[in-house]
Amino acid sequence: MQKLAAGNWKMNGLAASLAEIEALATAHPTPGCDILICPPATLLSRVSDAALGTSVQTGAQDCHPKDSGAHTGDISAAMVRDAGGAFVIVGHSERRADHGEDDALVRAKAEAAHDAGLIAIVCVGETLEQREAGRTLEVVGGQVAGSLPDDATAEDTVIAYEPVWAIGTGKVPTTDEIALVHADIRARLTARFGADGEGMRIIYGGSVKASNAAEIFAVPNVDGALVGGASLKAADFGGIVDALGAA
Ligand SMILES: O=C(CO)COP(=O)(O)O
Repeated sequence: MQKLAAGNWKMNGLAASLAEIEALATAHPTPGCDILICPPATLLSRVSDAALGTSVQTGAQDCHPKDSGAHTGDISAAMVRDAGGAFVIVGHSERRADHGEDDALVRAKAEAAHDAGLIAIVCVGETLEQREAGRTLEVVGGQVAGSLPDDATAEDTVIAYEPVWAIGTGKVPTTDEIALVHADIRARLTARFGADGEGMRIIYGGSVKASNAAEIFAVPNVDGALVGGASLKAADFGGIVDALGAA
C-alpha cells in the first residue's frame, strides 16, 4: 500500500511559507510514499502551483458539503479541486470541537469531497476523558461508522486516527495502544467495505515528530501520519517523510 505523509498546517502559514514547499520537494522525493501538505485555504492555490511537477500533493483542511451558494466564509470541495488540491481533511477534532461538527456533517463533507474527485481524510479520535473511561474503541468505532460514506473506497478515503489528547501536547499513545486502535479500525473497515476496507489507509496523528516517527510507522496498520506542528518546516517534516519511506 502507498504510504501517506500528510502535513496539516492548521491556521499557520503566510506567503513566506512557500519556501518550505520548495525545500520539501527537492530534498525528499520518496517513492512509495505520498507527501501531502494541507495549507490554510488562503495559500492553497499558491502552494499547489509551487508543488506542481514535484512529489508534493496538496489539499484543504475542510470543505462545505454543498457545491456552492450562500455560505459566507466556507469553501466547497469543487473550489479545493479548482485551487489544485487533491485531498481534503474532514472532521478534524478541532473542527468537531470548535464548530460543533458531528458525524453526519463529516460524512456529508466526505461525500462532497468524493463528488468533486478529492480524496477525503476522515479524522476520528477520543478525548482524554473518553480514554480514561475505557471508551476509546467505542468512541472511535462510532465515529468511523457515522463519518464514512457507504460507497467509500480504498482510493478515495483515508482514515486519520488522532487521539485528541495527543494533538499538540507532545503526548503520544504507546505503540501497543496505537496498534490496538488501528487494528480495531481495520477490522471495522474490512467488515463494512471488504477489500476496499483492507486497502484503505489508516494514518496516525498526534505529536508525530522525526524523532518518534520510525517507531510509530513500525506499528501494524499504521499507513502514514497526519502531522500538525512538525509539518510547518521542511527540515522537520522531511525527517518524518524519510522515516516513512524507510518503514
Ligand atoms: O492535529 C494534528 C494533525 O491534524 C496533529 O497535530 P500535532 O502534530 O501538532 O500534534
